[in-house]
Amino acid sequence: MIAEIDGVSVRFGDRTALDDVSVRAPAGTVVALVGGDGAGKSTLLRTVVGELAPTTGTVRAPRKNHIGFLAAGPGSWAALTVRQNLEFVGGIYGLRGTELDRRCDELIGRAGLADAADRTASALSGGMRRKLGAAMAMLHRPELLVMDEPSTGVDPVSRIDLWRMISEAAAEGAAVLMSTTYLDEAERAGHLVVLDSGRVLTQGSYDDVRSGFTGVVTRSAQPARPEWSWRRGRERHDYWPDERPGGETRPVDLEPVDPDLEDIVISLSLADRMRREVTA
Ligand SMILES: Nc1ncnc2c1ncn2[C@@H]1O[C@H](COP(=O)(O)OP(=O)(O)OP(=O)(O)O)[C@@H](O)[C@H]1O
Repeated sequence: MIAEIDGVSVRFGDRTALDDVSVRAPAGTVVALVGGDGAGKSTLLRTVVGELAPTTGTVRAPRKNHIGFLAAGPGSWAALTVRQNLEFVGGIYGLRGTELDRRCDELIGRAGLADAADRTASALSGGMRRKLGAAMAMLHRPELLVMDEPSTGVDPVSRIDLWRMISEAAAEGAAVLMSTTYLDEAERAGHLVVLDSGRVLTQGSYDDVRSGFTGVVTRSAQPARPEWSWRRGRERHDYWPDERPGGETRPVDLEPVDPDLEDIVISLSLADRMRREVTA
């Protein structure tokens, strides 16, 4: 196991950002953290890389120089060119000469930045800059690659480049721990961790998460119960947990759907919030 987070809680004053979270990141696997704003994704990643200390629980991770970290934000130096950014980071990790040149060329190619290699980072689009940040984080072939929302704000085509870079880093043996708000992308990860309000609602492979999901999701033109409903394209989806709060039964004319990850994450978050409101 490359990294192990065991029973970790992180508190900022009286706010609990992580509550008894356990996650493992094995070599060769992409672990994707998903969850809404404030779920605790960044806090978990920052705890794994040692930027934050857990209030309770333990974190076991490789030493700093065997970790690559793409934090939220641009992740590169604006005044340096693409190649200079990569060469600078490579130098910090002791790469030199042809080895460094070869690795920079390889990652510039994978990131689709060959035509922009001599442009300063400040002159890149947001998506190109994110790909450069990802390339910088993985340049030294870290054992553990930690990325905070690498694809947020990146266009769909560049997201394909980014995802390829991430998959290749995992295929070369890295444990990848990343957060994402794109659930279609998260479905491709080997292991998913669904967070809400600092707690793990479910985790496992996409198949595990799907088979562990209980209750029914339905579709309709109008929400059946507004507090259990959300918009999907032109229609509304409603969640009907097995334990029915208020004892309502599902109207028979509502059509069940095969829930995808977005349905599952929203359903579990709604059920968890309702449960907490009831017990508060
Ligand atoms: N330095 C801090 N001081 C106080 N509270 C914090 C601090 N950092 C995070 N929090 C709180 O901890 C909770 C989790 O935040 P975190 O940034 O980890 O969430 P997130 O899932 O990454 O969401 P987002 O995508 O919006 O950043 C939030 O309620 C946030 O306000």
